[in-house]
Amino acid sequence: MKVVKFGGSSLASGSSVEQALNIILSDPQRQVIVVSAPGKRESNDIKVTDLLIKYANQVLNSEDTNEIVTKIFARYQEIGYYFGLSDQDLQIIKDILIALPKQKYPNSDYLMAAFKAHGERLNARLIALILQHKGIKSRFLDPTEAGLIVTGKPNDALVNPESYLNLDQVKIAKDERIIFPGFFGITPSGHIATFSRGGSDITGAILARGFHADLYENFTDVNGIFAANPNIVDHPESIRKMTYREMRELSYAGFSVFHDEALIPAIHGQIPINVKNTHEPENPGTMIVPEKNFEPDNTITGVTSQKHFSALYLHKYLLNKEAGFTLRILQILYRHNVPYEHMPSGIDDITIIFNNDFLNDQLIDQICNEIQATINPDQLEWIDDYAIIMIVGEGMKKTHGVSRQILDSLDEQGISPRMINQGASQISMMIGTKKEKADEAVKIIYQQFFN
Ligand SMILES: Nc1ncnc2c1ncn2[C@@H]1O[C@H](COP(=O)(O)OP(=O)(O)O)[C@@H](O)[C@H]1O
Ligand SMILES: N[C@@H](CC(=O)OP(=O)(O)O)C(=O)O
Repeated sequence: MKVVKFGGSSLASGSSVEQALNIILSDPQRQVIVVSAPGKRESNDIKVTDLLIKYANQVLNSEDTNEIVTKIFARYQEIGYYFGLSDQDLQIIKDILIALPKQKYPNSDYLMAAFKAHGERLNARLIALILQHKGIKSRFLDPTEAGLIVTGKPNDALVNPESYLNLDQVKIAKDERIIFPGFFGITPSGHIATFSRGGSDITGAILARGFHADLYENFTDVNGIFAANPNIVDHPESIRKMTYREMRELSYAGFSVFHDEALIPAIHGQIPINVKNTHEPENPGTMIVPEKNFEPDNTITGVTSQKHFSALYLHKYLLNKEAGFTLRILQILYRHNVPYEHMPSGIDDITIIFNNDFLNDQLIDQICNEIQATINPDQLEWIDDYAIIMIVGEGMKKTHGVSRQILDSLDEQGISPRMINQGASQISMMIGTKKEKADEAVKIIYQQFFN
């Protein structure tokens, strides 16, 4: 049995849903179908999830919601009409959408999560209706009924292990298709909580593990995972195969096509993942597989960049002899609930790299003040303009001179790294640059290894 996930880009209009349905029906093993909310039909369009966020904010601000509800419903109506569904068939979707503000939510975070989740919840209902209308045996299965339990924050939840016991009890008839909404689960008290954005990939992986699937197929709008972001490098090569850990490093570091957290259930279940193109299903796409016996095709598998970082640089002589130096810094960060991304250090220097999502100006000042007072460094510098380039490849372990090749090629183009970090993982190398140089660095490294 296969679990198949279709991203919002594959379900944005009637014609793309038709392509998705053809894919499902062409293989009887494709029994469990995870759907995202309708995505963008063209680059200026708005994803249904973002329309729902607007709807939730209007409700929270007691504003008029007629226009946004009509806009959201129109997205489902367009798809329903394409398949000949009537207004009466679609009434249930409208009713649920209109009733959302009337439900009880513990607080505004839960309200936001429930509104967001309805992008996928209504889409799964719609697709089950379409299949039933076509006379195909199919069932809409909700996380509540399946027991997909989550804990953590309402808009950044984590799967609870109990879910796997519950999913094991779900009976699937041999000839039926299950249509399951991605992106959310149910908290122990029965409320909706979503995963982080892009989280339908996580639902697909949870179901693949929970239902012991032979394969998790993840359908998107491109021919698998490219070796670099196609918005930076023109027509990058598709990666034919890669390991779980390569994908985890690359997705965490910017390959938004597949969610980094979705690798974990697949790894635990040792389920291979195939990222494929809904618009070109015959293309083999990318296989993501276990590390055991893996033979890489290239020295590096992918290169990516992220620009939402800042860094704190500290210099102090004899730092290496001072026991508890990093502990005291970490205690300050812990008190302010600020995680750090990386902490490369030298004999007298340390750089702490932060994700800007966890910071604001007040926090930066407080952290710097406390570090200055507690640690008394000789030099303290806050660097706003920080990007990280990540180069990943199982092939890097066995090949000599990869770092030199990378650094030489950057140097030839006048890019001098602010930080180099290699060692924590044998299959990756991290380079800090100025934000304005990040895309150029990705292009240079890509050309060095792929052209
Ligand atoms: N390395 C990469 N490989 C493939 N696609 C990438 C990569 N980096 C960024 N992308 C972008 O990710 C998009 C697909 O991700 P997303 O829009 O989240 O898909 P979906 O809606 O199917 O979940 C692609 O259209 C592509 O522009
Ligand atoms: N619809 C949600 C969850 C998701 O996974 O979407 P997509 O499969 O289109 O990336 C979002 O936009 O974040």
